[in-house]
Amino acid sequence: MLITIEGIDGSGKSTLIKRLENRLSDLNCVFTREPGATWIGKAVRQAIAEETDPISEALLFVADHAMHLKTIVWPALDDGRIVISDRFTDSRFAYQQVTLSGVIDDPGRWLAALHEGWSLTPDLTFLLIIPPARAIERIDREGVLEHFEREEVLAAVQQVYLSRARVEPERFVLIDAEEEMEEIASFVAEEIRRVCGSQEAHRQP
Ligand SMILES: Nc1ncnc2c1ncn2[C@@H]1O[C@H](COP(=O)(O)OP(=O)(O)OP(=O)(O)O)[C@@H](O)[C@H]1O
Ligand SMILES: Cc1cn([C@H]2C[C@H](O)[C@@H](COP(=O)(O)O)O2)c(=O)[nH]c1=O
Repeated sequence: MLITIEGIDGSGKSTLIKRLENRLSDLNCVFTREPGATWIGKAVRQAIAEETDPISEALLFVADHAMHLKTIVWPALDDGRIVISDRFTDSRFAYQQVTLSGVIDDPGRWLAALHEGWSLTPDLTFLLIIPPARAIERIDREGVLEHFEREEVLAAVQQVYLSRARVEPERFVLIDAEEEMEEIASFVAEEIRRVCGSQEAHRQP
């Protein structure tokens, strides 16, 4: 089973993942992230820092995704493990839809074509929703802002996330990211146990 945690910068994804690592330790989940820790992930970070060309930046995110699938996600799923990823393909659709707008025609169609035939859709996606100004306040406390981390950019990105969630309501669970983190983590952990439990039950003869 593949579970993803999505949301704009500063919405609390990494904090939530850390809590889930403790709360779900008995499930032997594989916790992972995009952009990842591979050399492509490092190139992605450089592309973000230099902010030179949104097309090459988008292609690097896709390359990082391919490497992530091959080295971590597919092997873990093949072993029957639960994979929980901090960001996945929805991040590409949300952020690159915004950064490529006005750069190429129909970024959504271009991104869909780039993923066609080899990528996979998560079984379940938790989407953390937060007012962009609040997210910027949280990030600001931590130091230098990346080029995505501007209120108008994050507002546009969050709108794309929400429109994706409207199209696939059975996959997305929307979370109010301004709630206490303990409450968010309890709810998400319970949902994961419920969904994984019901999958196990289906598998039994
Ligand atoms: N529910 C919450 N209530 C209050 N503060 C929070 C909450 N969730 C996260 N924070 C704080 O907000 C800041 C950003 O959180 P975090 O790094 O987890 O966000 P993120 O979504 O992973 O960001 P990025 O995508 O930029 O890596 C951190 O200082 C964290 O402690
Ligand atoms: C996977 C992915 C990420 N991004 C953006 C979103 C963030 O601003 C940065 C780095 O991610 P992190 O969670 O802060 O480590 O990259 C993107 O634009 N497209 C993607 O596919």
